[in-house]
Amino acid sequence: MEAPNHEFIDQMHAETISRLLLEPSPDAMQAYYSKLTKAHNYSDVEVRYINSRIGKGVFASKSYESNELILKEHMLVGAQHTQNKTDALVCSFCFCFIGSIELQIGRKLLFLSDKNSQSSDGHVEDSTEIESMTHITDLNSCAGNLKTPRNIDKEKGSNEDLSSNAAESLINGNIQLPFSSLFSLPAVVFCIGGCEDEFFCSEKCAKAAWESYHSLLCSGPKSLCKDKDFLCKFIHHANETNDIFLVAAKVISSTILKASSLEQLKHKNDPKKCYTSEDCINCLLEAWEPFSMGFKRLWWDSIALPIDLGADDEIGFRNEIKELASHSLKLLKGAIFEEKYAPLFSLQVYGHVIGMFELNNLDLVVASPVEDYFIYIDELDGKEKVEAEKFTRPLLDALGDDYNVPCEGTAFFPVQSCANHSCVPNMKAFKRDEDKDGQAVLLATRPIQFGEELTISYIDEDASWEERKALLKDYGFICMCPKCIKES
Ligand SMILES: C[S@@+](CC[C@H](N)C(=O)[O-])C[C@H]1O[C@@H](n2cnc3c(N)ncnc32)[C@H](O)[C@@H]1O
Repeated sequence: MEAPNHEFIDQMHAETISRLLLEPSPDAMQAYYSKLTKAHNYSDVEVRYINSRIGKGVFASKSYESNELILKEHMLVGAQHTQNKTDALVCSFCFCFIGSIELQIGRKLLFLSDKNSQSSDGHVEDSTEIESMTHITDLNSCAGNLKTPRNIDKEKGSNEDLSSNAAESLINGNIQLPFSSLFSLPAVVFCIGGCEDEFFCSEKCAKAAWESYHSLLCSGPKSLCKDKDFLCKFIHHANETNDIFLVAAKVISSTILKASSLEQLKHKNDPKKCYTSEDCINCLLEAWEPFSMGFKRLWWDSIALPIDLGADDEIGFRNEIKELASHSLKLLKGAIFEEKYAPLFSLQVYGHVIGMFELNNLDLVVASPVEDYFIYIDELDGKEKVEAEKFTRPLLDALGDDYNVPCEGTAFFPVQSCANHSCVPNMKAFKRDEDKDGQAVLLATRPIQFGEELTISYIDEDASWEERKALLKDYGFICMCPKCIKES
């Protein structure tokens, strides 16, 4: 059965849609964040309602020294940027680097040689022995995915010449680089559903991803999605336009899966009870709770107008953005629509979820272990260094400036997303050398007293007052911090 169009969903489910988008009451909000901060042991901060103009904010539950760690927070949902997937093979659930140093380097070299072989004059520019004639994109995969030991092996069967290639030998584990065992990474774990788009660092992460969102978004044989053709079209469209749609799809699929498991639990606990559609909506609202807390505005209303567009182009631009979201949602509906959860597939809900990311997201950055590896080799002494560099120098030369690209993506962090802006902030989001995972790290930029509001800067706080005011317009408020009051 074809999924209904957006207008029909908006009309038929107007009441549930408005309940999904209703701003939580201060009490509900307070209760949710108290539970969350307790559950994760974030006892040194408190999320509190301030007033109707500002909404909620984060406050210090203890005093902090300058540079002290305030919070290290797990994400609620996140995704690696599509274009970063060639640079970094990471666990799709926790974003740690996986495989081996050799696999990371080999994949990158294959990608570079592919780029070289596709250069405009058709000439292969890089003639080092590392060069390969293979294409990095696996066209059988939904996301145009990247080579891993499994799909390289598959190709070897059809093209024996490739086995001699150094990059592929690195990927396949046939070459071991000196001292790489000191930088061992978790082995690649494949997706439970058999897709070749997502990889994991452990069975635990693979299972957690499968149960929380991936079973509906997997393109493999065991996927629970309704129509893989639509799913592939959805993923392709997101990769071509804006990969924020992939994060929004995770929000929708995780809400469906959670609502469905809440229903099953309720049936199990009270098998004789007759369940109504209101019970089903209540499960949906309960599953939606974490996302209901995020500050939301419609994506096409809140997205900043590109600087090269004038005020006359604004309506056209916003309509185009809305159309883009509408098309993306149509494809997602084709893939995973469920009548029971139809309100989730409203364009209003989809637009607000994307708008929530636009306003609250933090960049996800995880440093590459390949950088640590090359630094280690560089810091060796004498003969050991000379011997090691015989292997590593040609690799470094071939990798060029891109040798240490981190994992990059976007993620939503429940507490960090409650931090308000100040042009004289008292904390910043900053990774220290030891922070090599996908968690958000907030550090104090000056001594902070118990009870003070914890703020970050959404913009370049060194810009002039006029520039800051213009940049903050996209966030929908006028800053009244001491610096702005003084400079205005
Ligand atoms: C990332 S959210 C911060 C948390 C938000 N206050 C809430 O209730 O969820 C960003 C939004 O908070 C509000 N906000 C942030 N800093 C503010 C400030 N200094 N003054 C007024 N509103 C602010 C704006 O509406 C902004 O778009």
